[in-house]
Amino acid sequence: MLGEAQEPGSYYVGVDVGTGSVRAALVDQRGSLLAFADQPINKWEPQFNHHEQSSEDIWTACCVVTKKVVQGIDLNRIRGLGFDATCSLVVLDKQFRPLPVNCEGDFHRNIIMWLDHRAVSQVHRINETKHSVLQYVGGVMSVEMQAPKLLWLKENLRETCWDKAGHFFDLPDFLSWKATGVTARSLCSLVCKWTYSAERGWDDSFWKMIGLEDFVADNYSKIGNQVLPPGASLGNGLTPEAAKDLGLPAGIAVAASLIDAHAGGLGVIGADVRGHGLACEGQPVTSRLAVICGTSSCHMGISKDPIFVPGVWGPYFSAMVPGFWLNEGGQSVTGKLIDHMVQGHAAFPELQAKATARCQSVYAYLNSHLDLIKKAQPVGFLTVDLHVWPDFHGNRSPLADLTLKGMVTGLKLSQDLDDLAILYLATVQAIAFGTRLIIEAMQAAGHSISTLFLCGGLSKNPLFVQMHADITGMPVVLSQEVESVLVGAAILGACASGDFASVQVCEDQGVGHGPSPSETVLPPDSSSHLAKHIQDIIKK
Ligand SMILES: Nc1ncnc2c1ncn2[C@@H]1O[C@H](COP(=O)(O)OP(=O)(O)O)[C@@H](O)[C@H]1O
Ligand SMILES: O=C(CO)[C@H](O)[C@H](O)COP(=O)(O)O
Repeated sequence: MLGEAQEPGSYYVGVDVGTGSVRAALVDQRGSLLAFADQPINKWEPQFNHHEQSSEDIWTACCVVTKKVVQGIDLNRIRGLGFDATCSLVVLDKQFRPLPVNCEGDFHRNIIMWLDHRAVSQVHRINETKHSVLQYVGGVMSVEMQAPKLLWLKENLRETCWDKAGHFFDLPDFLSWKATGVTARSLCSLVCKWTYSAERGWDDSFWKMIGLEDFVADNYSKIGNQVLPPGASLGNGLTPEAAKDLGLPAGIAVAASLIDAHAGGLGVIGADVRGHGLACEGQPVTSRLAVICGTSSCHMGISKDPIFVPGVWGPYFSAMVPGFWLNEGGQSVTGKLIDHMVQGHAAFPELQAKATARCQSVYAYLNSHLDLIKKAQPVGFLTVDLHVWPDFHGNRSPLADLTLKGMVTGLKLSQDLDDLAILYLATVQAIAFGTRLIIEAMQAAGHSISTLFLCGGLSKNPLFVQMHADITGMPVVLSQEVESVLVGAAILGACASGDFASVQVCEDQGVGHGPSPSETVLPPDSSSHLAKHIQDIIKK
């Protein structure tokens, strides 16, 4: 719950920009979601590993969904607005107009998306510097972070983009600028993706060493020299122009934003789980791992002191929960990988037709199909001789190796619906296994995690959730509010409005605004003994 509101009857709006869609929610002071709307957004892949979006397109989608969720309500009760978004790179010129990030010169496509892997040579050279800032990204900078992408722009689009650029924003910061006209960046974005330190600020020597001394020369004005904690109120709030676009009252508080995974983490990590007999009950919040699973999966664990986990991003100070260090493990494609495997199979048209006939999603259909074909054995055992290695887009954590590729072993000539269902299961298991490897790396470095808190699109898939419980051997908590990422965004708006002093933290129970008490808890299925079976395979 959000906690004690100063003003009964207040509303907050949260806007969440994911990879595939924009969502908005109207949330009340108890943290309950009153209205929800979503809208797909465009993505372009002009070349393999180049992924682009349009900031104008995304802003338009934000306006559509926001107008929908406030329809018919008393606008005067809306007190705050918060944004979260993927950590994609937005490029604008000195007059804040979009600049193309592509060789075609298409101005519309001015965002290099987070999953874009064009800057392989650049990140390789950055890692070769062994600069000390790399200690705070797990020892190896990811090609998905901003420094290699900026270097790519300088080296490849000098005249059409780099020389004309006036502003490089992380997408969450672009949205808060668009709403307020304030160019201040969120500590969350700059610390997690741009090498900024909450304690020491920018490191001039890093930017000089990698060939981006331009930023030092102009005192970082293009990438941010005013930094605010997530939830801080920006300027004079919503500008009249943005208010008109969004259908909200001008002047309402707008918060410094969060990356989407961090908003999800904030939305779930403080859940009140009393009465479920979980190992984390009465334990420090540091015993919890938030897993935000959409197109990618992000594994957010916090600690009182910095923990250096090789191959796991961070430690980042105050980037998610104020006063705590954050480690962020991740798998770059999880939802996207499942979609890829299922949609690319020869039996997909048959699956689609059968699912449509039953008015089910393809995943609901596949889950029930697996139940039908499992016979006497637990579902998990259907994959004893079919295995997937899930690093189709490299490995983000804990191997931190972007060159890794995916693999399937145990294929046969048949391509019927049973094969598709089993391949889907093996993919889900491989992803859960990836989560387990990340947890093991975090535990080995000093984390003490006992319970998982899942949210995001994939947490709506019961098989995905159960496999995570079975394979990690840890209970999984799902909050009553499935759109927890949006609750996290609305919490930011509530903080910015001044109705809530800040994100509150209770050390033995988490953040004092977590989802309401009736959580769903999925324990590992001990009857399947899947975790033990996997252990046996590893031993062999
Ligand atoms: N009800 C559902 N059942 C199974 N999978 C789902 C469901 N809803 C969404 N997903 C999966 O979740 C992923 C997208 O999650 P989402 O959180 O919407 O992504 P993003 O934030 O990256 O836009 C997709 O791969 C999709 O297949
Ligand atoms: O790097 C990340 C967070 O730090 C995410 O992977 C990125 O923001 C994409 O999110 P999603 O999978 O929800 O689209």
